[in-house]
Amino acid sequence: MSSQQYRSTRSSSTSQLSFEEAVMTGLAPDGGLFLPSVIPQLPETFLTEWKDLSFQELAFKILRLYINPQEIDDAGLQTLISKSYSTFRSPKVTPLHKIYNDINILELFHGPTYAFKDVALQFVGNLFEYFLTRKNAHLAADSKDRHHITVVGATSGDTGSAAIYGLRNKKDVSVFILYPTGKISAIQEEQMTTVEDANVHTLSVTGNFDDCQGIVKEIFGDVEFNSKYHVGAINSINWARILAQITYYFYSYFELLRSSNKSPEELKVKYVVPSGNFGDILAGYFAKKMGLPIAKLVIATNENDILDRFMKSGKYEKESSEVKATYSPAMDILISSNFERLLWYLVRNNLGNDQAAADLQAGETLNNWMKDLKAGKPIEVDAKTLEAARADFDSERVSNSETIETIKLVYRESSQSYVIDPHTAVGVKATHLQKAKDTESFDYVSLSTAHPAKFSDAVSKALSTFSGYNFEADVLPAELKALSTKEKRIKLVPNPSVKVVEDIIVEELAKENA
Ligand SMILES: Cc1ncc(COP(=O)(O)O)c(C=O)c1O
Ligand SMILES: N[C@@H](CCOP(=O)(O)O)C(=O)O
Repeated sequence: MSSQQYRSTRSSSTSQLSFEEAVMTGLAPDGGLFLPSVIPQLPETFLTEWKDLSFQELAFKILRLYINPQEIDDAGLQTLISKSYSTFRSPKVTPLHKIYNDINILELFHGPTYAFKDVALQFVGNLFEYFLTRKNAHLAADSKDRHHITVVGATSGDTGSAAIYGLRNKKDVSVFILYPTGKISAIQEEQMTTVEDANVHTLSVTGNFDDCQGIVKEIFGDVEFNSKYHVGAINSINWARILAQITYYFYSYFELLRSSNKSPEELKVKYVVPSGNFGDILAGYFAKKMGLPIAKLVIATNENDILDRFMKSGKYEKESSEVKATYSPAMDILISSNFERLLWYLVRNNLGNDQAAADLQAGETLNNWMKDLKAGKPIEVDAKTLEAARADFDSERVSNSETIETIKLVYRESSQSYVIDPHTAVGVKATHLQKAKDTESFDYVSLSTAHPAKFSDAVSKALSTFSGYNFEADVLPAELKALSTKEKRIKLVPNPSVKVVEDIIVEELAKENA
């Protein structure tokens, strides 16, 4: 069964959108996130027929279930996939690396910007280009009527550079990335601000990531601005981001199945995911709900632990208005955007068998909840809903000191002095915490979301006292090292507001077109 139509989490109307509409619109006009109301199910034979497929072949099988062939035909989809993953440094795209007998690191950082975001954003960049090329096919290259999109995104460091590398120099696209001044690593800032393409604009905004994300969401909600400048999303509010990430859950499952010599009945896998905006782990939820036999998805949070608190109490609320600065800054988030998508499924699945009526009711509930949350009130789910969440998820909270200790531990204990970044360390520590609680044995896949070179401060804090450790020689890739010599283009936004950012966008677009 496949579902190739999309609706908003906050909609109480029956209308649905095509894949192209959902991707190009980004955020629904009602402020909700697009999702397929029915999650497609895997063919019964998938365990035998898919187990030896390459990453690209698996991506095709999975994406095909969510994208109507009338929107993108097989040849078009195959080209998009092969182009998107040809930029990766590993032929496996997302290889597994065993650090202990039962703990495997899923290396997601072999793309152009050394972060897991590349897996989705290389694809999203090519997808935008595909749709725009088709829309503008009948127009001359300099026609004023060409459809153009203005991508506006927020980043705590990694999404920004991955989006820029996915979209740089693409025709009919301009990209504006907001990041919190002083709250991203030096390399992340260099990656974003040294790109010379005229369609790329980086705004360094006073505030934190949630402030940047808030401004971006409000720009989407500004109907007049949006209809004039066609705002597009590269954050994980864009459905295509989640979709493209589903593949690595399948690919790693099959790699583990092959290497473990276990049968599918014997292999019990837990995926542990360092989480912030809840996009990465949500892709795992889709994989599980499609039918991939994942035993549990474990949410690993740092000290910004709204998700861990929800799993323990059923209450989703900000603990304070201040985000804590941690060694894993890409996860320094107070509110996780994509959690709204999970809540929608949890609510909807509790509403009985009349699917259409349940869709409408879930939209209404989510709309009310999100209004409450915006007004500072918590969301509190009932026992049945919490039980449904716990059937698929568990969670662990990892402190700053545990993060540093885990980088040390893995370096000391792994065979090749394996260096992990602080976000990955949150995942590995959470894996150990899970393992200590588990009463039966599992295989664990701990997602490695960034290359350690991107977070040199935390990595060097952990490892600088080890004899033989040399960051520049052993960790820092030459490509990233070279960035420090390049000129940076930064636009400071000291007093940010929706109006200030929109004015900058209009001004910069005028310069691009001059
Ligand atoms: C390095 C890194 N790890 C983990 C995360 C958290 O992922 P998600 O926001 O999808 O939960 C992010 C940011 O999104 C990140 O950049
Ligand atoms: N950690 C992210 C924050 C943005 O999250 P996204 O997945 O919704 O784009 C980052 O690195 O920017």
